[in-house]
Amino acid sequence: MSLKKHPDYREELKRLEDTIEYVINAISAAEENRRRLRADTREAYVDLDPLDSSLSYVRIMTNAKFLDMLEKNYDGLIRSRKKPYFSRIDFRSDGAAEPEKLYIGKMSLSRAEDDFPLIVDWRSPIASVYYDGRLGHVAYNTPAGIQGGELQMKRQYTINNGNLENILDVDITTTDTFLQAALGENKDNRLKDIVSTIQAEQNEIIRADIGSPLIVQGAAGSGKTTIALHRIAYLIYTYEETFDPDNFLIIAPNSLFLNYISEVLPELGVEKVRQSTFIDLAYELSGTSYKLASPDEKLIKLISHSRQADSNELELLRRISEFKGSLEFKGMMDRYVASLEQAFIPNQNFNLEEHTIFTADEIKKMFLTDFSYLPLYKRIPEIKKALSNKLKRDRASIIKEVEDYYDKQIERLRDTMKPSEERRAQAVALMDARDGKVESLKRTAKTAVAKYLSLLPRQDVMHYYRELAVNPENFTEFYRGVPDSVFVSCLCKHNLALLSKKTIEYEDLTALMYLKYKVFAFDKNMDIKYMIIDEAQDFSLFQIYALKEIFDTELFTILGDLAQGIHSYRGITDWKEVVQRVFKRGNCRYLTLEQSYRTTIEIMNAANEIIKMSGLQGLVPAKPVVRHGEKPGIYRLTAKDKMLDALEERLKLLKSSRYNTIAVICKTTEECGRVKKLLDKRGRLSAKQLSPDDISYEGGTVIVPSYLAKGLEFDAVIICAFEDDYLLEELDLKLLYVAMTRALHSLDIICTDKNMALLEQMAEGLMVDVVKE
Ligand SMILES: Nc1ncnc2c1ncn2[C@@H]1O[C@H](COP(=O)(O)OP(=O)(O)OP(=O)(O)O)[C@@H](O)[C@H]1O
Repeated sequence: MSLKKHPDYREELKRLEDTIEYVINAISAAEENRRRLRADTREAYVDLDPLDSSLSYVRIMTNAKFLDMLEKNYDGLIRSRKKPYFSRIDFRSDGAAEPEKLYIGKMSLSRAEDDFPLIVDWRSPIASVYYDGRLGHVAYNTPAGIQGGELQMKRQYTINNGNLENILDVDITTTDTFLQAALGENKDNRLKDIVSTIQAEQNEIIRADIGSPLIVQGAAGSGKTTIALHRIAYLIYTYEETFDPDNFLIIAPNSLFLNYISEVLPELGVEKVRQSTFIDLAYELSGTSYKLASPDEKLIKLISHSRQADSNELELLRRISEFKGSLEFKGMMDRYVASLEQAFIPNQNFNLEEHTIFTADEIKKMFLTDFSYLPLYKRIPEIKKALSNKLKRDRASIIKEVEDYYDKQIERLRDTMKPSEERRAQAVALMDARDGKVESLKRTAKTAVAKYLSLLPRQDVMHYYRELAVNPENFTEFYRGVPDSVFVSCLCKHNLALLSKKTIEYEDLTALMYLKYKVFAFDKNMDIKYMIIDEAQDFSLFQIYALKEIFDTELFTILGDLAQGIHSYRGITDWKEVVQRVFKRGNCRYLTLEQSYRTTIEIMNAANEIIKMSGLQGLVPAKPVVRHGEKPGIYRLTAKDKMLDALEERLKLLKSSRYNTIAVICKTTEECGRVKKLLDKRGRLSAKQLSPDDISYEGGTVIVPSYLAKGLEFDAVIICAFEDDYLLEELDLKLLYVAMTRALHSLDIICTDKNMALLEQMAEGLMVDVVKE
C-alpha cells in the first residue's frame, strides 16, 4: 500500500509533525537552560569567597549536575528531531477501558504540562511487547510484577530526516519487512544499532535478569555483539540508580573491533562505558613492563602447520596454552601464593632491644588471620600500623621500667652506703647508665619498625611469576595430581626462554594479572561491576575466572560462538565448563541464538557445510533469515597470474556495484602480504592490508587475515587461497567458516584445486564453479 493511501496517514503525519515540533521546542528550552546555568556558574565563580565559599560552591556543583543531566537529554533530543520514534503499539492493559497508543523511540519524552508520553523509550518495560508480542493477549515484566493486556496493533514507521516515508502494520501473517529491508542494506565500516528490528530471541537476552551471569552461544551473525551493546544500554537505563556507565567494562578482541563497534552505544544515548582489549586491561592491571610476544604468534604457527616440520613442537605449544588457560594452573597459583603467605613473616620477634613487643607468632597470626582479607603486600601497612601502635604504647612502660630499675638501685645505694665520694661516684654511674639506656631505647624505637619491615619481602610481580614458572620443583609442590615431568620440564624451559628476554606470551597475562591481584593488589581501582566479554570462545576458563575474582562480581554477559573458536586450544570447548566451574553452582543462565542475520541463505548454507565437515559435536548450524543472494562462486585455477586476473576482475566488478566494504580474506598474514604485493605490482587496484596494529577500518577494499576478520563484516568477501592450504582439520575449517561468514551479500573463493581440496567434500550445488582449469 502506498504511504498516502494508508487509512491513518493524515493522523500519523500530524502526530509526527507535532512530536517533532515539541522536540524542537524542547531543544530550544534546553539551550536556553544551558545558557542560564552557564551564566549562573560564571557568576558563582566570581562570588567565590575564599573564606566562606560554601554557598557559591553548592551553586556551582548543583549547576554542574543539572548541566550534566541536560547534556545527556540534549543529545537524545537532537537525535530525536530527525527520527523521534520508529514504531507504535496500541496496548490495552487488563482492566483498562481504552488502549494507549504508545510511540516507541530511543528516548522517553513527556509533555511537560500533563505528563502525556510523547515518546516511550525502547528500554521501558512496556516496550518489550513490541519486540516479543504477537497481536492478542500478551504480558510483560514490570518492577511491580507481571502486567497483562491486549496488544491491538503493532505499527512500524520509516522516518528519515523528519519525513514520514512509510507506515507498515504488522499482523500475524506479516513477515518482518522492516527486518528484511535493514538486512538487505549495504554496510559501512561501523556496526549500527538495531532498536527498531530487535527480534524476540534477542530481546530475551537484552532484558535477561541482571542477577545471573549470562552465557550466550550464538551462531555467526546472530547479533551477539550488537545485542551485547543493546543489553548495556538497557541495563544502564533500568538500573540507573545502581550503576554508572563506567561500572561496565566491555572486553573485545582487538582495537580494530573496538573501533568497529564504537558508534552503537553513543547512538543509543550511552557514553562513558569502559572498553578494552584483554591485552590492554591485563597490562594496565598487572603493571608489567615485559614485552608481549605477538599475541597471534602461536595461532599463526598452528595455522601454518603444513609447512612446519616439527609437529611435536606444535603439540607442545598447544599443551602449554591449554595448561596456562586452565583452572588447574589457577589452583597451582593459589597454592603458590599460600606458600608465599606462610613464609612472608620471618621467624623473628619484634623487639625493642631486649624487650619483645610482638612475638613472631603474634605477627604471623595478624598477617595470616586478622588481615587475611587483603593481598599480601597490602597487609604490610597494616602490620606497620600494628607494630608502631604497640611500640608507642610499650615504649613508655619499658622506659619507665628501666628508670624504676635504676632509681631503685640508686635508692638502695643511698640506704646501704654512707655518704662518701665512692657512693656519689656509684650513683652518678647508675644515673648515667639509666640515661644512656633510656636514650638508646628512644633511639632504637625510632627505627625499630622500619628495621623489622625490612625483613619482609620486597619483590615485584615478575619476580614471583618467574620463580613459579621456571622451576620444575614448583610443579611437584603446588600442582595437584601427578605432573607429567617431561611436559613440566619443557614448559619451564619455554617459560625461561621467554622471561629471560623480558618477554611474555598472551597466556601469561592472565596469570600475571591474577598474581598481582592476589599478592599486591592493583595500583588503581577501576570499580567495575558488570563485565561483557565478546568473542568469548577465544577465552580460557582461567581468564574468565580471573576477571570474576579480581572485579569481585558474578555480573557477566559472555557471548561467543564455539564454531568460530580458533583459539580453542586455550581452553573453552564447551560452555558447560564455564557454567559449572567458573560461576556459583546453578547461578548461570545459558541461552542460544541460532538465527543468523548477517548473510544470505546461499552463503550461510555453504558455510554450515564447513562446520558439518569438522564433525565437532554440539555445534548447531546457523539458520539464515529469509534473504536470498547469489551462490558463492569458486574460481579453481592453477596459474598464479590467472588467479590474480580473477581477483582483479571480481574486485573491479564488486567495486563498481553498490558495495561499500569489500574484504579479500586470506588464511595467514603471509598470504595477505603476497596478495597485496601482487596487486600492487600490477598497480590496477589498490587495497589496504589490515594488521593487528591497525586501530580502525575506514571502509573500502582491504586484505585481511581470517583470524583478524573475526567479529567484522563486509558487503562482499573474496577468500584467496593462492598458496596456503586449507586442510580437513578443525582449525582450518573454523578459519574458513569465520572467513565465509563475514560476507553480507557476496562471497567468492579463488584457489587452486589442491589447497581447497576440502571443498570436494561439500554437498553438491551449494557453490557455483565459475572457473575450473
Ligand atoms: N535484529 C536485527 N535487526 C537488524 N540487523 C540485525 C539484527 N540482528 C543482527 N543484525 C545484523 O546482523 C549482523 C551481525 O551482527 P553481529 O555482528 O552483532 O553478530 P555476531 O553474532 O556478533 O557475529 P559474529 O559472531 O559472526 O561476529 C550485523 O550487521 C547486525 O546489524
